[in-house]
Amino acid sequence: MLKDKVKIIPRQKLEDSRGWFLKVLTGKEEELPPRTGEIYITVANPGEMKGGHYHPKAKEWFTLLTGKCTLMLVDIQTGEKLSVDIDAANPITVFVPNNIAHAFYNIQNAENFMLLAYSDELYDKADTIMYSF
Ligand SMILES: Cc1cn([C@H]2C[C@H](O)[C@@H](COP(=O)(O)OP(=O)(O)O[C@H]3O[C@H](C)C(=O)[C@H](O)[C@H]3O)O2)c(=O)[nH]c1=O
Repeated sequence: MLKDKVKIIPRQKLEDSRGWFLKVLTGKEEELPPRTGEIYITVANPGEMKGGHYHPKAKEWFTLLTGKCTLMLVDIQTGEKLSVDIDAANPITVFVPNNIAHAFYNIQNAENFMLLAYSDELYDKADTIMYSF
């Protein structure tokens, strides 16, 4: 039966005052290859920021799906800074290596932004170090 082949996996949207967060692929789905990462969507309300930290281990790839944001990047080893303005109307994927602090600011007053992310490591709270921008 087809219904026994496909899987419908319940997911949980985590909401807070900044917006919401949804894990799309946890990396623990049993059909995945042995070494995989995870996929999530994070949404920021107008004026809010997502991220604001760096990961000693995880590398991430980010694609803005809707809205606009300013991505602030700091190389925590050298202190070098970079700012990237992103508009979902002109799609790009940004690769952020480990040890690069990253913060996505929703500078718009009216619109949420929706960001899709792939992390090559499964979630580990100890791998997220807050960084003051
Ligand atoms: C990452 C993660 C988070 N959570 C919980 C913890 C919080 O209660 C809530 C939101 O997490 P966080 O504050 O880390 O969410 P964002 O600020 O949107 O950050 C996320 O998006 C930015 C752009 C990043 O760079 C982060 O790596 C990524 O965590 O989900 C979980 O339960 N499981 C998880 O795997």
